[in-house]
Amino acid sequence: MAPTSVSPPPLRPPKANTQKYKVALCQLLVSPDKEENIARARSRIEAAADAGAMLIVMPEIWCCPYSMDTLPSYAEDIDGGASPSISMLSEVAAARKITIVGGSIPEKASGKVFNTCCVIGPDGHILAKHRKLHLFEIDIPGDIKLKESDTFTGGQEPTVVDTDVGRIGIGICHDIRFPELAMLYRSRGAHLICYPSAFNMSTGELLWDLMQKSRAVDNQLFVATCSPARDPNAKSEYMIWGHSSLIGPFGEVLAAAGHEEATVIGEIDLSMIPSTRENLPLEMQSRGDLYRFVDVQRQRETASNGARGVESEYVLVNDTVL
Ligand SMILES: NC(=O)CC(=O)C(=O)O
Repeated sequence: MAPTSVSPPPLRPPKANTQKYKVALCQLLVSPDKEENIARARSRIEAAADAGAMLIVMPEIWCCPYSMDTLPSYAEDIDGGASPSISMLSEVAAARKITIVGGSIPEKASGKVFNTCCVIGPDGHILAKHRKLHLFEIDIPGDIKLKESDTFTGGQEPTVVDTDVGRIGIGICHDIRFPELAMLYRSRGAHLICYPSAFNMSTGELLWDLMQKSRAVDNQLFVATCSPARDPNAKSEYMIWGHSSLIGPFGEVLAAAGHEEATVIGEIDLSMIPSTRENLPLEMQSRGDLYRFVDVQRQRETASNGARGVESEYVLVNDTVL
């Protein structure tokens, strides 16, 4: 029986229904008018589906401006079925038979506001809901100051979801700064991590490319980011960086936008994951005798299910529990 004091071993990515497909990153220009944003998003998604995209990724906070003062007034009750933004995504996903990683919108629930991403399948149903785990906080005197926790409550669960286009891990923007979350998704067999984001001018230039490539290369999987477009005329002090991108498992840039409104389409070929891992066998070389990654949630589940009951689900690496 696997000891419960260590993490269950990593899962191999499962076989996806589709091995090669187009993914569209819809870098939307966002205005204070929610109806306008929803209509704009709909037509961008429809155009991307017409161009052959099977997966659409939307930006962080696309139904209203990313402004802490006004965000709560745009919040929608997703579980209560009062969410025009998510209803639109469900309608389009079902009409076009596509998968949508729905960026994020302010969600109201239990008297709180969350920064929430819904993943929607080709039948229009919500497959998963991710609430931003790490809330962004920055204070660079004379430059930028922002504290998301004054507005949002943080989520409690990492999100990995099986879709028609593979197993996807979800993070929202600042979540990308925590390599442990990406490692956890890799160890749960994700092919792709999607980070709907809204980086700003101060952090964007220095860190945006670096972090998405790092998450992809460290974990040898695909990373997709999608940001709102920069609006040079916006009254907000928070200027969006843009540059939505698709990164491959070797850190290669497969598609990238500039800062203006655009839909960029890239191709994901899932066979690149095993080939990269064969070419550069990091997992085999990992020194589990010196350091250890612990997925607390899976460890707890393993303990409560009884390790033997779930063991068959795990693929042992070199017959050892790492
Ligand atoms: N919205 C964010 O979480 C912003 C962020 O992380 C940044 O660096 O900018």
